[in-house]
Amino acid sequence: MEFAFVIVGGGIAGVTCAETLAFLEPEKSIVLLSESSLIKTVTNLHAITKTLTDFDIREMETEEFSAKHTNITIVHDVLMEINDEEGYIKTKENRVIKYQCLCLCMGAEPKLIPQANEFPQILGIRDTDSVENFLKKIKDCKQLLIVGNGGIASELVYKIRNAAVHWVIKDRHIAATFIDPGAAEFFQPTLENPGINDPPISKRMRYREEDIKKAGAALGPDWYKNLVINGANTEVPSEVKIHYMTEVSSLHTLQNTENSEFPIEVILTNGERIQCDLVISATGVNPRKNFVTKNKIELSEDGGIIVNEHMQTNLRNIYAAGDICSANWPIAKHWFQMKLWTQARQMGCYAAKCMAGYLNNEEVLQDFCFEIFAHSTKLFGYKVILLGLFNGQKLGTNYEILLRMTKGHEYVKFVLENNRLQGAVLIGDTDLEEMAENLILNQIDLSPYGDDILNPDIDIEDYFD
Ligand SMILES: Cc1cc2nc3c(=O)[nH]c(=O)nc-3n(C[C@H](O)[C@H](O)[C@H](O)COP(=O)(O)OP(=O)(O)OC[C@H]3O[C@@H](n4cnc5c(N)ncnc54)[C@H](O)[C@@H]3O)c2cc1C
Ligand SMILES: NC(=O)C1=CN([C@@H]2O[C@H](COP(=O)(O)OP(=O)(O)OC[C@H]3O[C@@H](n4cnc5c(N)ncnc54)[C@H](OP(=O)(O)O)[C@@H]3O)[C@@H](O)[C@H]2O)C=CC1
Repeated sequence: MEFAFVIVGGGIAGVTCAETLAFLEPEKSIVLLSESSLIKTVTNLHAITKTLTDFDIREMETEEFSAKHTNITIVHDVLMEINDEEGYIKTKENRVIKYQCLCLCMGAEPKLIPQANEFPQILGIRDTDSVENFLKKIKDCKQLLIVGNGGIASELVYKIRNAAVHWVIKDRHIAATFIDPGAAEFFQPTLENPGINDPPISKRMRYREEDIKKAGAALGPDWYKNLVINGANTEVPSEVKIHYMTEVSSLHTLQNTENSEFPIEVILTNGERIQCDLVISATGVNPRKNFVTKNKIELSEDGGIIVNEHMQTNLRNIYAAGDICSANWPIAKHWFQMKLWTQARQMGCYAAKCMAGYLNNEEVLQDFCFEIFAHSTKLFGYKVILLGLFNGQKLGTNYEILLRMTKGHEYVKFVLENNRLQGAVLIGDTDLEEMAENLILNQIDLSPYGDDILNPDIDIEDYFD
């Protein structure tokens, strides 16, 4: 078998790459090698601003996807080996597939705390399989521990009911991957009254048994929205105790003789001991490295495959996109990489353009989306928009902050350097995203406007008309 383009991975990066190629190169042959029988596609794509989008994820059956894209052949198999000198891959089922261009989109896997090797009570969450496992285990759980202070932990502490939750974080404030201490304080009341901002659950998410076994791609935005995540302690509707500035030091199993109703005890670095049924390790991801190459593929310090400004790896005609790769080009001031849906989609799409450009000998300019970091999400039931250097990343200590906050309603933070906007955190329905994005991209001197920039009684956009 020989194809113009071979894309490995049925997650958002791989599928977007294949779909973009199918559009750009309708005459060329494309293979999408996917472990899973479900294909993750983006639907209801909505441009909020020039660089901010939101979208839903739909899991499509192979037949439906193939009917839509007739020049994409889907192969359900697993990549094992790449011969980058002769331009072919070998799969688990001994297929040999020749390529002109290959794009690696195999994503990442949960980076669990080290004790996970010994204790089956420690779980990570990545795909539908892992969620089903978690839902099964939490049903009998009265007390659990969540380690980590990023996206998954923030979602879970807000969602879990009927179990006492101990949230163990390294930092002085919650959700530190995304927000600053001020925003954390804004969110704090939602933990005392979780779910107040949520619409009622309309249905429980369901997967067919045979699909679950083959899933593998990361879950997407709102994965938990329609899930009921209930433990076994009906006396505790919802209870979150936060353990600040500490980590898991060790774990041990409890014997029946120790007169405990819990199977394990966790000891924290601050000396506290917590007995529980389950530990969720929401402690980030490691890029996948489950294949071999003839020549050495260059990896970054965090294990990601290094790609240049054309999404090319160091190996000839091999590209990479999404969670598996590490951007290694002269990065624009207001952009940085985070392992997110948004960036997986953007990279998949851009890698497709680069590969098509390469085969057609056409120059491809870097996509505009890499000019500014832009992420739209939901945290603790609130709409959250993060733009540019929203936490003062890269700015050292040389920046100012302008804040506007109405408890329970909105939190707006502007990060300025030399009176020019570098980043913004917009929580709630602020309607400021377009203005903030323009101000970051244009780098207008804001000193003439002073604090009016965030004065809610002044329509700041009039200034710029
Ligand atoms: C619980 C959870 C919630 C999240 N929520 C959000 C959110 O709200 N917003 C957001 O922006 N991001 C979110 N993310 C992050 C986002 O899901 C990921 O950044 C994104 O899905 C990465 O896409 P990907 O295509 O690079 O990788 P993946 O989705 O991991 O897909 C990789 C695919 O490659 C396949 N594969 C792996 N190895 C091989 C092989 N050797 N051969 C063949 N196939 C292989 C896998 O089975 C998988 O299908 C969340 C992640 C998780 C886990
Ligand atoms: N709404 C959204 O956009 C969401 C995005 N996601 C994405 O999904 C992926 C997985 O999510 P998640 O696992 O939450 O990863 P994140 O990278 O978001 O967060 C990981 C957290 O765990 C901490 N951590 C790392 N190692 C340890 C350790 N040994 N002990 C204690 N804490 C530790 C990190 O701290 P430090 O940074 O200091 O190392 C960080 O606070 C991420 O790419 C995330 O961005 C997930 C859910 C929602």
